[in-house]
Amino acid sequence: MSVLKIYSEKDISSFLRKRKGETKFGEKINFVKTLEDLKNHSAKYVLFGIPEDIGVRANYGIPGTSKAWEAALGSLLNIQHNHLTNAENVILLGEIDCETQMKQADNISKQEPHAVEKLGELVTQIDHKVSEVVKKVIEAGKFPIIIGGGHNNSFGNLKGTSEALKKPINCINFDAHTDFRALEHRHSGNGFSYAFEGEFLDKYFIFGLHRNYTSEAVFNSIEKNSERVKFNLFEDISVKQKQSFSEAMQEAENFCCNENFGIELDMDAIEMMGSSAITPSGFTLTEARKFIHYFSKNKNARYLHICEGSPTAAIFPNQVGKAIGYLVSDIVAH
Ligand SMILES: N=CN[C@@H](CCC(=O)O)C(=O)O
Repeated sequence: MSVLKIYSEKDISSFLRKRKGETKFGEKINFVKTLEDLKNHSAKYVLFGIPEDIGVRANYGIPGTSKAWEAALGSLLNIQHNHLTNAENVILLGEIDCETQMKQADNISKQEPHAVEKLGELVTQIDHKVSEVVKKVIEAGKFPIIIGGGHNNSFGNLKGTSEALKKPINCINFDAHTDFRALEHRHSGNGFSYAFEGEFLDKYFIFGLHRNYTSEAVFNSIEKNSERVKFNLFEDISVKQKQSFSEAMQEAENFCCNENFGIELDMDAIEMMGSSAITPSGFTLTEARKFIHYFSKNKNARYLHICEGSPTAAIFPNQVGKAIGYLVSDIVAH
């Protein structure tokens, strides 16, 4: 089973729009030939994509997240290389090989019996690949920046990081949804509940949860695990203004950032952002950027996952890749 397609300069040449007198980010980014080479490289950040939308389909959602990675590359590789953007500190690893699973998913008709369970089995196969790659990147002492894909991939990120560090890790999730749904077949709505059950996830904070899209059953499950699972509501931060954005970030930081933690950012929390569950009411992209900037500076941060972006769902499709470019540069730039 092919796990990872490792990129070389040749693989990205069609994305690069070179211009005389300027140097683009993609002209200064680094490559490796094998995962083993990561250990000997001085760059801190390891960027890779997960071009799949099987988890979203298995969660009764609209396909399209498989296109976010190429959109991200198209934007990120063409931002300027200058003394601030710091491309030298990034290794462009490549992409999780989702080709076989994506082809098999296309052959599963929505109407056939057990369609979502069959999609869930494919999600499990991708989980293995993601966790294996994340584990190796963390073991090499690097900081993975992962571009999804659906939020199902939170499971592989948490499992891989936890296995590399040999203990469960915490997580902060910027999201309209908990993705703490029932432990049925695997899909984009239960990555965190599966990681919690598997003891890869210790403390979990959902930042800016939308009350309208959280079932009473999920609220009850959070209540039952209140020592380890906590949230604040988008409505309390941005509508009722009970707490400021900064206070909300501090609340999350106090809960889960004193130990190793992962940063998850679901693009469906950003208002009108092209995503599988696009929302007319949510945080601004600038607030998402503040969130990434704030949490990535914490010494216990171990990875960043930006997911659920879907260019085809967007009113302005080319803005999805550009938004991801901003979010990635917020962690990498000086
Ligand atoms: N990762 C997204 N999970 C959401 C999807 C919501 C939607 O498609 O409307 C969830 O399961 O609630």
